[in-house]
Amino acid sequence: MDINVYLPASYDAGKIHATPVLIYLAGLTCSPANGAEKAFFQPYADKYGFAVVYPDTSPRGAGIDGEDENWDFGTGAGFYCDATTEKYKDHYRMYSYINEELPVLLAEKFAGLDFDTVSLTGHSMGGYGALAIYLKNAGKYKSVSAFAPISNPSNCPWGEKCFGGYLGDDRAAWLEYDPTVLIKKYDGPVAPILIHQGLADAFHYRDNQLQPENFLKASEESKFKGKVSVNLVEKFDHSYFFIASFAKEHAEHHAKYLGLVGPSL
Ligand SMILES: N[C@@H](CCC(=O)N[C@@H](CSC=O)C(=O)NCC(=O)O)C(=O)O
Repeated sequence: MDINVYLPASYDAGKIHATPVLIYLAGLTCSPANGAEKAFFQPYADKYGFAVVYPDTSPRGAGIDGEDENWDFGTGAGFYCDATTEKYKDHYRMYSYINEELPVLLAEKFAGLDFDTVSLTGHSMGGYGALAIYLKNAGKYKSVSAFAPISNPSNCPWGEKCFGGYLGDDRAAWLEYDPTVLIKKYDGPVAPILIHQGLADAFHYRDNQLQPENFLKASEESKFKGKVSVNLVEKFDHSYFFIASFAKEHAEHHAKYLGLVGPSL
């Protein structure tokens, strides 16, 4: 697996555990390059002083029969869960990779990074991943945001395909990763959740893959009541132009909860 890491201008390897981290989880078909090249978090990382980690979206070349046959399952579509099906359980463990394995590996390599001060963001499949990982680990991450997230994956075609393939037919297992279910069970510290959704996004309005309204509704029955903002933005589709257009707001949001700006900013 590959990875991109952006170290801000203020990064100093000698200042042990001084630089907070924003993890950006990309969507279906993506590699670590998509976010690094097209989301444009880097100027804001420099401004506020956080690093940006861009992981891959699945194992690569695991050698599993059929893993390269679809763009929305297998390679490039690890779906940020730990597979339990016989075929995928040894390699497709993206939840543990992001939540446990990767921070340890990166902390060894970059001593200046502070993996106790981490926030999550992501796009589409990665937006779902960011929300799920945040909500499954109460208090571990400082904040979460998402761009056009797959908000209710146990209830949409992409989620049904990936959860079915990685977790099997027992839908109860799928719910353990579904942000719209997880938010109601969450019992930890609450930071406001920031979401942007384009009103010209065909994956939402044509294909019903995203459903941020379900997540918002569920949040009203949770500790996050009044703390989830779903910003519907006219004319934007699902592309990286959309992400780049609102990266500034998301960076500002995370900088605040990563402790990099005072409450007045
Ligand atoms: N190949 C597909 C489209 C795949 C696509 O749009 N992927 C999105 C993420 S979708 C949800 O996770 C993406 O970010 N693509 C990379 C990019 O740089 O735009 C098709 O043919 O429809």
